[in-house]
Amino acid sequence: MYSTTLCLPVQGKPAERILLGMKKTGFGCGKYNGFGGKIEDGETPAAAAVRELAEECGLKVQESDLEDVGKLMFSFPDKPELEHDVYVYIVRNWQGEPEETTEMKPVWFDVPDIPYKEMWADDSYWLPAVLKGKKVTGSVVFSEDQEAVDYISIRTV
Ligand SMILES: CNc1ncnc2c1ncn2[C@@H]1O[C@H](COP(=O)(O)OP(=O)(O)OP(=O)(O)O)[C@@H](O)[C@H]1O
Repeated sequence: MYSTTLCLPVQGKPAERILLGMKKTGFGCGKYNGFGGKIEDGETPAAAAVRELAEECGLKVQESDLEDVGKLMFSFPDKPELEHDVYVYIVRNWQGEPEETTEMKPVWFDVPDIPYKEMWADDSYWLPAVLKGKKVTGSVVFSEDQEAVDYISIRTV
């Protein structure tokens, strides 16, 4: 079990546009997602979120720019080593311009055009609520192909 962060840069409140990245390597390769990754030993979730956002798309934020919008747990009964949780943040203020990196190609989407079919299957269950200003907590169990959602429980606050 490991912990990760996921940062979602948005414009507008409620959100009108979102920056997603096409992941080019590793877990989730070929999918659009927010920016984030594993929290390192001794690192806080907020520090990891700031670091990963800069590493993956070049946007610089302060920890005070992170809006905590929830926590989710992902489990994969057929691959227990993939089990992880994710601290999800929205950011509305940053410095710099999105740039393509070896890990991610950033693309802006209008919220009605978010490409859910090219994203993790859980995203369509909770991202719309987050973009409307809600906080989410919950857990997702993936099927044996690690792609489809077998069970999902999301609570919005
Ligand atoms: C299963 N359903 C999922 N739905 C939505 N988002 C998911 C996710 N599963 C993982 N994520 C996110 O994907 C990012 C990369 O994670 P991950 O590849 O593990 O991290 P990191 O970049 O450090 O490692 P690699 O160098 O690629 O191995 C990280 O933000 C993580 O929260």
